[in-house]
Amino acid sequence: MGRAKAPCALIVMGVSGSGKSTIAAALGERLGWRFEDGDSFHPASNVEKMRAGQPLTDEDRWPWLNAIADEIGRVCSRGEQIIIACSALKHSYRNVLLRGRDDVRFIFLKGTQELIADRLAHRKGHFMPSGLLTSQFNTLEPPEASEHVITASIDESVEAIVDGIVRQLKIDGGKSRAV
Ligand SMILES: Nc1ncnc2c1ncn2[C@@H]1O[C@H](COP(=O)(O)OP(=O)(O)O)[C@@H](O)[C@H]1O
Ligand SMILES: O=C(O)[C@H](O)[C@@H](O)[C@H](O)[C@H](O)COP(=O)(O)O
Repeated sequence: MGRAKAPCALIVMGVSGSGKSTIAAALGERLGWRFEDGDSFHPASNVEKMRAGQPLTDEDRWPWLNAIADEIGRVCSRGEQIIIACSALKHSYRNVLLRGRDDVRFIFLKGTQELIADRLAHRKGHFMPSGLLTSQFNTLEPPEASEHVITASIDESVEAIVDGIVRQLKIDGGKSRAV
């Protein structure tokens, strides 16, 4: 089943360490779309909280999600495209990001806690402590089919994951044919 409109924004979602930034950046390169990391929309207080090992609450997350939704609105109204990496863990968070738009699509990066913990143990230079991974999984509400999500398994190479996503999006060189 297709959506009414070609997407102007793709949101690559999943728990910390699932590969959002890596896949979203590679997908941006492939499609020629601008990539933005959702982490850069967090207020400093959120980053400090996570750095200190505390999970964010819904109240911490609303302003962050709204700032990302504002950016999507700006980009789409200019007729441009964007790929954003954003955990978007709960259904209610995804609704805030969407604001009822039908030209935004989610790409869910799905993997086991074991694999992601292993990747986080090797990730360097990031504020997010791997100890928050259990809380991320506890908070995660995997998207349902009705959310028109593309789901990608993360136990493949970055290139293979991006290939699979592009095939499902039916986007070629930044031009969307049908979704
Ligand atoms: N498909 C993959 N195969 C191997 N390593 C990966 C893959 N995707 C991401 N990684 C690595 O896993 C770690 C977490 O990825 P990252 O993009 O930072 O995740 P997130 O943005 O979701 O927190 C990084 O060190 C990254 O290089
Ligand atoms: O909602 C949250 O709890 C955070 O946004 C979190 O999900 C996000 O993942 C962090 O910003 C860490 O950044 P990484 O996802 O890049 O590890």
